[in-house]
Amino acid sequence: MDDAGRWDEAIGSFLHSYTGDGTQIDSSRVQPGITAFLVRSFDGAALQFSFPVVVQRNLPAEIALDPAGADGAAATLIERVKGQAESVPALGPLYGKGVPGSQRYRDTIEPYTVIHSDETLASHLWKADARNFCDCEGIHVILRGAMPCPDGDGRRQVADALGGLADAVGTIVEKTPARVVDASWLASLDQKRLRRGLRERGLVAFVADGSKLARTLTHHRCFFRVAGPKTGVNIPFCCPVELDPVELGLPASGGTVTGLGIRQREVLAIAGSNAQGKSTFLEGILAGRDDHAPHDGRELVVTARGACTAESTTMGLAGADISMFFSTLPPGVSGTVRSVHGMGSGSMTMAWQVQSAIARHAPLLIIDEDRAAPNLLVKSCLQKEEITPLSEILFHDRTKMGDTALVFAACAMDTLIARADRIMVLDRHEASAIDTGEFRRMLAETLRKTADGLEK
Ligand SMILES: Nc1ncnc2c1ncn2[C@@H]1O[C@H](COP(=O)(O)OP(=O)(O)OP(=O)(O)O)[C@@H](O)[C@H]1O
Repeated sequence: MDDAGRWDEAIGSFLHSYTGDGTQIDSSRVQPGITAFLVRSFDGAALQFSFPVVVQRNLPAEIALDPAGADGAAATLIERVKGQAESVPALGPLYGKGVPGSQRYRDTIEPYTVIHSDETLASHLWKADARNFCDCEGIHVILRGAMPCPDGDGRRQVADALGGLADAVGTIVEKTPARVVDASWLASLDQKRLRRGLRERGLVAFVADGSKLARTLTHHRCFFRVAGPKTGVNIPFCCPVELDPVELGLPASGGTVTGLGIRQREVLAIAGSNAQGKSTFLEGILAGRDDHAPHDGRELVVTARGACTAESTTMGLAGADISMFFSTLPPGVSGTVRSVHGMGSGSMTMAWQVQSAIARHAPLLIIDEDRAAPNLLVKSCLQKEEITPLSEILFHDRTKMGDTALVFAACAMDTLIARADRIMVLDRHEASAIDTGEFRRMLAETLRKTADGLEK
């Protein structure tokens, strides 16, 4: 029998014969080659596996809360298993223990603090999602990992290792007290309900006081939205009184929370000098589209679904409408300003992204100066008449923003900041506010002095 056939048979007989104590291989969800596999790794050093397990425990009945928060419980249970993976020998196959070069299998036990995202985030990590969830039948998880390739036949060895793993996971899940998963169940419900309630409060996002937005990126969680809390100094957010903090009731866990409410259709500037935390704040708002576990630091940041970004990039445009910013087309692209075809420049592509967001009534658009086309945001003396940058649009024709609120981070774009409705300033990662009238006066004074200096 060839290798593939031998391992197929091993996992097949294992999946159909295994009956653990309270833990069952979910053979109803096993479709050969799709939901369960046991294969030799590309370097021949390991057997990689994946198979579904149901741990029989009716958590929804024990917790007696709205089942919508069950993803919080699944997330907590998975993190508890990960937390014990390196001390419980039977959990070794989860991260390829004993396999040469096992680093590459450690993604399974990488901690993860996002409970739920509507988008496909971090699909390489083990986390609560459509395949790892809990309902009244039990806690459903997909166990995957790698084990050293046995010499010779090894079917018994494989079956013992996988059975031991399923048992060890089952034991942890069964023994976890309900009160441990209660907090994340409530946190999940709070976030879902707060997000749903934003619209009726006239808000598109809310950042609670005490939120810790800074992140530490790791090899397996290498971008902001999936990354865990920053280790070391992580200064909590506190909404300045000048920005009228709002108070919201926590719908599931009770009590109230205060923080910054970002209003529908407003333009909010996040201003400040270099490296004061502006991008981190914007990323935090974007992360509010997901639900986070307690202790993530973003568990009381909620943002309306549909919030999006616009940035400068180069891409092919096919029928893009950029007429809000461009009144004629430069050479090199074809069509009209309402339907551009060809390779878009940085500012054209960003213009199209802004307009698309407004056209689909995105509740919130986020722009970071770091990633933006400056010539789409502020006016320059060389700029042709046929271009109207965003600062001019906000000044002369705010209705063009439609229903979409705008939050942007800026340091150098003074003339854009001057057009905001509210200005929050970050200084050493702490928030304060500056009155827009005062900012405009300061800016006018600075520009006058600059002009005087140029004419001397
Ligand atoms: N609240 C915070 N507590 C601790 N560290 C923070 C906080 N916010 C941001 N940081 C850290 O400060 C550094 C700079 O943050 P960030 O890139 O957000 O600043 P910025 O104002 O956007 O910078 P630039 O003006 O250069 O674009 C990063 O290392 C970030 O992790």
